Amino acid sequence: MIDKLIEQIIEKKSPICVGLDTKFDYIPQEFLSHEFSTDALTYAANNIFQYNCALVDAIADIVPAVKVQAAYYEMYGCEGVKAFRDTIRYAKNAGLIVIADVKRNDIGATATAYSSAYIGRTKIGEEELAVFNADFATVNGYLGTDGIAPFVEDCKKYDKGIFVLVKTSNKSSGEIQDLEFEHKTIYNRMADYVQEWGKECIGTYGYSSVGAVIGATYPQQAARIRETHPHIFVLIPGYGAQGGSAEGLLPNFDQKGLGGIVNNSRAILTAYRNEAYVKMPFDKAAREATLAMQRDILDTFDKNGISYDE
Ligand SMILES: O=c1ccn([C@@H]2O[C@H](COP(=O)(O)O)[C@@H](O)[C@H]2O)c(=O)[nH]1
Repeated sequence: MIDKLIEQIIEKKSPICVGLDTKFDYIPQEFLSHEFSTDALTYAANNIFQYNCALVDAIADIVPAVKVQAAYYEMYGCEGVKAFRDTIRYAKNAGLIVIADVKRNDIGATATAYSSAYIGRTKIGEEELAVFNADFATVNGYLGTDGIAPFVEDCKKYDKGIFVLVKTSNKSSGEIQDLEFEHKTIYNRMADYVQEWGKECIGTYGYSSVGAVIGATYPQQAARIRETHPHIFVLIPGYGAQGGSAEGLLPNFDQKGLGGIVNNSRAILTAYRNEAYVKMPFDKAAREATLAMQRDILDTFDKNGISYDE
């Protein structure tokens, strides 16, 4: 799966992933449906799905992937989860690669069930069903190898990928992840595990389908990880609303502009509230904000001798 993602990044010259963290409150009044005959959760979930469809239509030709954050669907109950599933389907049908941001893990048996749900298959009698059928899922590796192995198996079996939390973008991530043990930080040790877990999933560009999550807010840590983990492909959240800059993304990337994909959720979803795009409909504003992000990254690449052109 990593090769498919990389090919789309190269084709679109866009190492960008739009985050569909769609809250009902983000939807502009004028876009809301006038169909009130359903209960409140169904109403919210239906509108969220319609909003996502319009956003996907607006950005599908300029980005390779979307990241669908499960929390913003679970908060609307069963109907929200249905919108999550339908959003994944819609985005895949539009040709996008879909990352299910679910951060799952548990003991091996339960991790197997989670993996079946998001990237594997659920068996019912003779039938094997791809339930959410995302291309990638985010996972939490802090339970150790037995909790990750089922996901890695499904990566190999169904040509899928995972991103394992290594150095998260949030303010308090250092409380545990930066602790040192035997002269190595916890996040660096986790990166060692990610490289080991993914060694049989390395694609033609030298990156593994078993990747890492490293926040854009921690460029120095990203540089340290990259020094000794050349095969790890990185999902990079934290650009935009969390303050990560294009300069700060550089340690993740090689000279060909490969090695990572940068997520941006709120700043794109709610771009229509930004002064720069204020007169635009939300989907046009989201497209313009995505193009501005692409220009920012490509200009920074250019200044640092990084290019998608051979
Ligand atoms: O370390 C992490 C891991 C995941 N995330 C997720 O990415 C997006 C970021 O949203 P923005 O609106 O662009 O800040 C969100 O879904 C987080 O849950 C992260 O931010 N940091």
